[in-house]
Amino acid sequence: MIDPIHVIGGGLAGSEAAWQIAQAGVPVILHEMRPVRGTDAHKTEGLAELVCSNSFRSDDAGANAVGLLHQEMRSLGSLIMAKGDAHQVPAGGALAVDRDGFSSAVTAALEADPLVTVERGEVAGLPPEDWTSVIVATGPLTSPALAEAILSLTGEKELAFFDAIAPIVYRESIDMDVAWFQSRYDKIGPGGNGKDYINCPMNKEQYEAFIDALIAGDKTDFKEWEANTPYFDGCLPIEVMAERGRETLRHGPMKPVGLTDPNNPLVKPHAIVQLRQDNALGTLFNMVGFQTKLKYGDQAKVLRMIPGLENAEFARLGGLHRNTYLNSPKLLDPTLRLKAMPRLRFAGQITGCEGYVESAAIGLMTGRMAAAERLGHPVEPLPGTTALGALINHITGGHIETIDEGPRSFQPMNVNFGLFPPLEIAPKSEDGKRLRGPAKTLAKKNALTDRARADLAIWLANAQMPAAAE
Ligand SMILES: Cc1cc2nc3c(=O)[nH]c(=O)nc-3n(C[C@H](O)[C@H](O)[C@H](O)COP(=O)(O)OP(=O)(O)OC[C@H]3O[C@@H](n4cnc5c(N)ncnc54)[C@H](O)[C@@H]3O)c2cc1C
Repeated sequence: MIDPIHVIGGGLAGSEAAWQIAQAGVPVILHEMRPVRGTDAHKTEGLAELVCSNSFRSDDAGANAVGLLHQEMRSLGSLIMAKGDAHQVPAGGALAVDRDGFSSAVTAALEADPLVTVERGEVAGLPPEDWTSVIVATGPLTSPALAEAILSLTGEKELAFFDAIAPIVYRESIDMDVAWFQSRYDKIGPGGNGKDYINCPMNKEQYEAFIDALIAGDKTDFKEWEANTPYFDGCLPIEVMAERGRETLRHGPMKPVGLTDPNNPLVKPHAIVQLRQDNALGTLFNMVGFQTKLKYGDQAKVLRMIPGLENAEFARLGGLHRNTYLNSPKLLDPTLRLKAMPRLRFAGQITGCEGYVESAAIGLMTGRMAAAERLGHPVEPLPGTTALGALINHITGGHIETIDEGPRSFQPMNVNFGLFPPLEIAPKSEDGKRLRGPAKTLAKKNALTDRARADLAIWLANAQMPAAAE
């Protein structure tokens, strides 16, 4: 008799993890606290409830990172994708689902599986020691008692209850004819080279127009249960800073000191926006100190007023939400085990990914890893060129920890092409010419997804764990 694996949380990640474990032939006990205890966002007792939108986003596996993730999950026998496909509603190029039909189907499939036991009730502390393999998938609204227990293992600084997200920009969309690399006062610091930041200069006129736009911009409201969101020091939204005084930003994240614009070395910029490398691949840069609650449409418009960012493409826009998530790059090993207590694995949004699909994807891989370990199979790492591998790599190590003061730098992120290793050879047109503009962008995306499919196929052919049957 194989000892069961315990999964805590029957959301997107936990449901997928439990399914994968059972498909591998390992018994699993899925602990879901609803309806015994609710959360501030869930409304039903169904497993895999979608708490807000009913969209799994783009289903384009050729040119969209989340579409590729859908495809990879399908090829690994994902329950969430199978039931999402079965309960699809019309939504153009996106995969949107009938939320009740989807959740009921996931619940029924798990309840009908002889290897799955669904236990309703809160796990209100550290799992008992005889639970030798546990997946914690309790999501952004993890119950306070369990969150406290996790905190006792991680330390206060490594488990966040809110995210304060600064926008993240694709490096290649920054105009380096305007912006330049330089660290403030050319400081080398530990691990730097004196040219670690990208700087975008503003003259007085541009700064004043930017402040006006920030103040006028449409902001998102907190939900009632988020109203106590702490604006902790070093983490104020930029529009709140702008409202406190027109010069506040110039003395804060936009201070123009210790930097020289190589295009205009004799004139000191009135203000400077800095961007800092966000991932080891160097493809993503985050806007330092630019956490914001501006609505997405206005946010992109206002940020593109910054010289050098006129054509910026955002891997993620800023936000501030109630969220429970770990400083995973520091705390988790490459197979998502807590280094301080390896019998605990983490999955879903609590690992610092973002979104229904990404949460389910991490649940899928965590379930397979836990089952492989239970069966004595090696836990094969996924190639970082796949969407699943890129996401796991980001969570477990791809993000670069920074030494700056202020909020912790690891922030939740959707899957995006910035997490993939760049292509070794730039794609060319059929007649061998260099591509430009949208044709170049599309060809790159196609080449990245082709590479991912090829690498996943090789991995699957060598994997000891089968692509689970549907
Ligand atoms: C208000 C809100 C709106 C969102 N809107 C969107 C959106 O529109 N699109 C999108 O892609 N993502 C959205 N998200 C993010 C979304 O929550 C996650 O992407 C996804 O649901 C996370 O999956 P998960 O499995 O990690 O957590 P969840 O799906 O939240 O599942 C966690 C489960 O764990 C249970 N649980 C918690 N603590 C315990 C415990 N101690 N014992 C037992 N069970 C426990 C909960 O009841 C829950 O069922 C939203 C999040 C929030 C909070």
